[in-house]
Amino acid sequence: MKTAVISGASSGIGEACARLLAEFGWEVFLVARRRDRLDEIASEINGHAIDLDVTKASVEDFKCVRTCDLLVNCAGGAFGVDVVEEADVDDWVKMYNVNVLGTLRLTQIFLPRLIESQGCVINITSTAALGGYEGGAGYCAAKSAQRALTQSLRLEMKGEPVRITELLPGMVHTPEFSLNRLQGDADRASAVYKDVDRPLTAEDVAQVVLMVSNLPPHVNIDELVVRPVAQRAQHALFRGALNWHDSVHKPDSFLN
Ligand SMILES: NC(=O)C1=CN([C@@H]2O[C@H](COP(=O)(O)OP(=O)(O)OC[C@H]3O[C@@H](n4cnc5c(N)ncnc54)[C@H](OP(=O)(O)O)[C@@H]3O)[C@@H](O)[C@H]2O)C=CC1
Ligand SMILES: O=CCS(=O)(=O)O
Repeated sequence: MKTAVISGASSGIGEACARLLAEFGWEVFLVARRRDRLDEIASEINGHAIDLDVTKASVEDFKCVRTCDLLVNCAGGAFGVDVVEEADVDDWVKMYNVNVLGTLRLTQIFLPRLIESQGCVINITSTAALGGYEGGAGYCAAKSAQRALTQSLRLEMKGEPVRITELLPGMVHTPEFSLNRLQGDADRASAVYKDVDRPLTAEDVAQVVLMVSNLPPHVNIDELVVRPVAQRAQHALFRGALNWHDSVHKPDSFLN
């Protein structure tokens, strides 16, 4: 049985990855801070909960994980939408810590096990890593740094049988991302997705994670941008109905 360690597994994309990988027979270790959420999900998928703050994680925290075939660095997020002129330095520190240093710590901890297993690292950055946008400087900076970490790591791992992938999602409608970014303001958070016809779901991103991790060990996807059809570019978000021919979403995995 292959083993996956997924950070940010208590909600959203990380949770969906944990559920889908478990469905496809992986043993899953779920990492995040909220023990109650982790326990609930872990018990449903026969996985293992490890509650910790990735910005403080150490090797000792993961003694129970003997082998690792896949590390998904998904813990992260955005805090605030302030313009540079008024940015809150504490928000920037929080974003750098979780998105960049959290990824760094878990990667350092698991690299020996991943090399041993000819495994795969998937870092969930964002299309925010591809360029700045108004009110996004702190998040874009953190995701750009996480992207740079991923690119350097891939080069440094030349000569090692380990795959390093950066997955850059565009708009994904998850229950907590925008709420956290907008300090719990539910109206503003739901306005982010207003009239967007089928933003990505966490499950869509999980399908991509499963696809990447299922490729043969010599096949490295360096980077992969995944956006909803309604979002052709960061600033080209279409709000309104799209003329879909299938009125009902087909839930079949594209791997089937
Ligand atoms: N939603 C979107 O539109 C997009 C999201 N992304 C990225 O995808 C990732 C997941 O986002 P999404 O699922 O939407 O958002 P969520 O807010 O649902 O997920 C964030 C996860 O990270 C965990 N987390 C946050 N801080 C820490 C920490 N210090 N230590 C351990 N775990 C932590 C949270 O759990 P807990 O609070 O229990 O610790 C939670 O499980 C993030 O990196 C985000 O930047 C990328 C592109 C688009
Ligand atoms: O990573 C999230 C996508 S966005 O909010 O930066 O567009």
